[in-house]
Amino acid sequence: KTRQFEWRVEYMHWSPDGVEGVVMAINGKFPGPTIRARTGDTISVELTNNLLTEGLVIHWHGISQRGTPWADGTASISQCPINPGETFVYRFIVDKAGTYFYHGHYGMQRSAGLYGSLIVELAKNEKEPFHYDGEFNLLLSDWWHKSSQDQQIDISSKPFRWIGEPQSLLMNGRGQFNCSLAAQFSKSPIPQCKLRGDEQYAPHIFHVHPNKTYRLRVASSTALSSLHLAVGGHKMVVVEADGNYIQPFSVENMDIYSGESYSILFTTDQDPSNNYWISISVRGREPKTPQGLTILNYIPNFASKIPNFPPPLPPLWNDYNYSKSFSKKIFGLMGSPKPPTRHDRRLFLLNTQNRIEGYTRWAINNISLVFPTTPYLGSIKYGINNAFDTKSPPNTFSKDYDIMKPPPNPNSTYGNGVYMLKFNTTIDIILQNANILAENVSEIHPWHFHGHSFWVLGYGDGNFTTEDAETTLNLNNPPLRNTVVVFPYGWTALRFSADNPGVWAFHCHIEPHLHMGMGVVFAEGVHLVKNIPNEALTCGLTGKMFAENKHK
Ligand SMILES: O=C1O[C@H]([C@@H](O)CO)C(O)=C1O
Repeated sequence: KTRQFEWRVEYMHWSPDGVEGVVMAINGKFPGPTIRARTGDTISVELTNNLLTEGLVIHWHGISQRGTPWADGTASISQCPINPGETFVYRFIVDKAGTYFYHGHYGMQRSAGLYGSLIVELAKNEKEPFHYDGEFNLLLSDWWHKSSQDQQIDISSKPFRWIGEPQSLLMNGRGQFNCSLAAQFSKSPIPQCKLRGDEQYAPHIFHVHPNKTYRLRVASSTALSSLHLAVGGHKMVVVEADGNYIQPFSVENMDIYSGESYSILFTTDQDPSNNYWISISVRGREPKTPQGLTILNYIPNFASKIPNFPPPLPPLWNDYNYSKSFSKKIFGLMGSPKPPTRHDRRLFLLNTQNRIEGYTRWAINNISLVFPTTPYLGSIKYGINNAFDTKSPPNTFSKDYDIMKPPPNPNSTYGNGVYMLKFNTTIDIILQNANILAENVSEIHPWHFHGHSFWVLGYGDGNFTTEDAETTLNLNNPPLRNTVVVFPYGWTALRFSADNPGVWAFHCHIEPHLHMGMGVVFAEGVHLVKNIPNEALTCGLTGKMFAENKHK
């Protein structure tokens, strides 16, 4: 079945948290419309750019784009940005059931609010390996009162200006800045929100019946924040991660990093005369942002009935052991695909914070990613060899690098080289975290891979060692994911099959960090890619190539 959509993207005035600003809207909606489809369906989105002066692309986060790498929606990689006034058709198959989302992938358009949910249900004849009576979508994001353009200029300026922590956290695009739903429990003086429910910033309330089981599909589109999620008083059973079934496990609360998605099941087995909090809080960075809140409404209570106990208290923001213990509970569901037992190539990717000519940048093995004008997919496919650095970026970094210290020489270089992967080989990646420019700080980075799921083979503290390589990697039941966190001063090991012809970004999903160069590009089997629509490539050197052919 083909599911057809016509979308126009434009800025509109909106109050996501009660303070008016501008958001990027799709067909006048913020967040954008939810797409629901079934496995095997074709999605066709005719996307018109109604922005006045900016290009546009949309990435379908978690969708493999097998056979349609030009529809991945990454500017400079899979396509040219869609110009104002122009329409581009994204047509692709959703081949795996799961909880996904979509978002802008040009400039800081995700920070501007360009995102929405994408839910792929099982085909009609298939059954989930768990039961539930109803389901909800919860799309999480963080929100700044400064515009995304201002933020983009700040981080690209000399001297560097950091965007700081968000003003509010949004659940399905809604948060409260000048008032709180839980004012009566707050230590700081903040007024109680008095809402009719039709305000743009009124919380999206979840209505449930007692003694039922619900599936909560959660995805995080945050620009910066790692989040901690709790459903007050309710246990949750985690059953899906990034569109992959996992071995179900039960927790009181959980972490979710930008770019991740989960399904959790909870049973409404609490006192039915009360309502309950659903809360999100910032983790891993010193929180300066109030908890995001909404209400789990037990029918037939009034939806406006404030729970008679305070919102869930998150663990300390820097209690990384707490976060690690959650990540380490995630295993692939028994019977799900296992990783190949051997790797053909192993890349060690060290991330550092650096300076280039006075600009603050992030680098991977001392190269800070900048995007070329011609999309890689086109320049590689058509053998245009002056479109980007043809020298491969380094496979590893110096064994002497002390990850516990700021870089001894913070200088770095810009680069746009590509890791060329031999088609159908097995690749390991060891993501190695390190200290930033300031002493005694190392930050969380959630890494997202386009076009693939990978197996998460393990996490560790300090430097990845040969002993880790031999003994600590889990080849037995690692979870498949498309996004994984690297903890401060730690490493994360993953494995994937380079079996999806195309060019694929692998990057930190923190939007300002990607902008500051924290990513790499992989290409595999590009010669096998057929029928790239010309409309994807009418810019840069591919655009020139088309123009010259026309005139001959
Ligand atoms: O990229 C970043 O820059 C700031 C800080 O390191 C320098 O101001 C920060 O917290 C980041 O995550």
